[in-house]
Amino acid sequence: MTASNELRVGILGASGYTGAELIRLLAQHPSTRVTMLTGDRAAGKPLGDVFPHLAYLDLPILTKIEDAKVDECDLIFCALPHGTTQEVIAGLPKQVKVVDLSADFRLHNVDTYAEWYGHAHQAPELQKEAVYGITELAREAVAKARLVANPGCYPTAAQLPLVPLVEAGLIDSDDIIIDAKSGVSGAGRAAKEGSLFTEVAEGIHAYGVASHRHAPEIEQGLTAAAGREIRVNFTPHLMPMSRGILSTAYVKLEKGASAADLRDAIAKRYEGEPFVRVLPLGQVPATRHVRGSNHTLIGVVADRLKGRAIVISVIDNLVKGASGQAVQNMNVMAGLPETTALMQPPMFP
Ligand SMILES: NC(=O)C1=CN([C@@H]2O[C@H](COP(=O)(O)OP(=O)(O)OC[C@H]3O[C@@H](n4cnc5c(N)ncnc54)[C@H](OP(=O)(O)O)[C@@H]3O)[C@@H](O)[C@H]2O)C=CC1
Ligand SMILES: CC(=O)N[C@@H](CCC(=O)OP(=O)(O)O)C(=O)O
Repeated sequence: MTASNELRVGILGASGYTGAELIRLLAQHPSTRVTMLTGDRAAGKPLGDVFPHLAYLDLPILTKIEDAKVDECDLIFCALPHGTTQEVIAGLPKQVKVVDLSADFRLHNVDTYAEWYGHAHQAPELQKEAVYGITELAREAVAKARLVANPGCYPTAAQLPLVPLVEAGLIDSDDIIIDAKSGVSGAGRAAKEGSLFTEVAEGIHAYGVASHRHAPEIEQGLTAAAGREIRVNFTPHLMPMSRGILSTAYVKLEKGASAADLRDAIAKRYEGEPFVRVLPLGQVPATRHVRGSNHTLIGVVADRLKGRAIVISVIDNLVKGASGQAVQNMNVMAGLPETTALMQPPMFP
């Protein structure tokens, strides 16, 4: 913090979608000042040239990472593509706190990382100190962390309802099916054939079937909650919408448990949490109920099939699924009120 008690914040990868969303949120933060922004193709430009909706803000010019004044920051958000981040973070000054939005520090086991990401981990020593930060589930560790691995969007949506159920032993942990849908901004702003309007509009398709890298991330969290190895069936789908994730988990109830017990266990786990709300039994949430906000909405429905339940959760992939949770983690790391700059209500319709 500076003498004026402002947290000096830098953003690596500010010219991407999560970077823009960080700046939108930080614009309302009374205790931070953005002092450093980087881009790659956009280096040398004012951010307003890349994102006209942010042009009214007084912000530093985008630079290349090698020219970034990293030692003038108290905390850095790293919003770079996964695979590019480990060496960059390893090279940052040790006194700077880091929230990494990429997948580079999320998997505790570096062999699992290598298996799913196709290359050896470039900073295995640093991996040991990284804290996996679903804030509601790791608040104390996040508060003490220097490096927080901000969770993926699908893993946030899936784990928030499932961790309390696995912890409480209310569902059969060997029979979890997660069917999830995402808006296209989840793929980032860089041009890709699969993100073209003509490839996405007026249709829906599954991708990464039986092979998506978020499966091991979800399994890591559920395994820790269960205290034994958990495997899940996880299938993501791309939706013709810009933002939002809807995750539907099909679960088998343990003997004696009801859908109402599941609903109550999740509600109890998140009692008093400002960003997680559980709907009355039988009500279902929609992505439009959380759009633009840091909220998670969870609904539980008793299945028509005896002994089964359906658990639906929604988040905005760019907010609770990325930049909102990153700011929430920053607030906790800096000892600031956790909800600062994050209380904007969802945009509806
Ligand atoms: N989008 C989402 O919903 C979520 C994303 N994430 C993760 O957050 C990170 C950022 O995602 P997102 O903002 O969507 O991605 P974008 O593709 O929109 O942005 C990537 C940013 O990184 C910069 N960049 C790209 N390549 C390099 C490079 N080789 N060296 C330096 N800078 C580079 C880009 O600069 P420029 O554009 O100027 O070339 C841009 O600023 C990713 O790791 C992503 O997986 C996590 C959760 C959700
Ligand atoms: C729609 C879409 O493409 N989504 C991305 C996930 C975005 C995200 O949360 O994740 P990472 O930080 O792990 O990249 C994907 O499926 O790879």
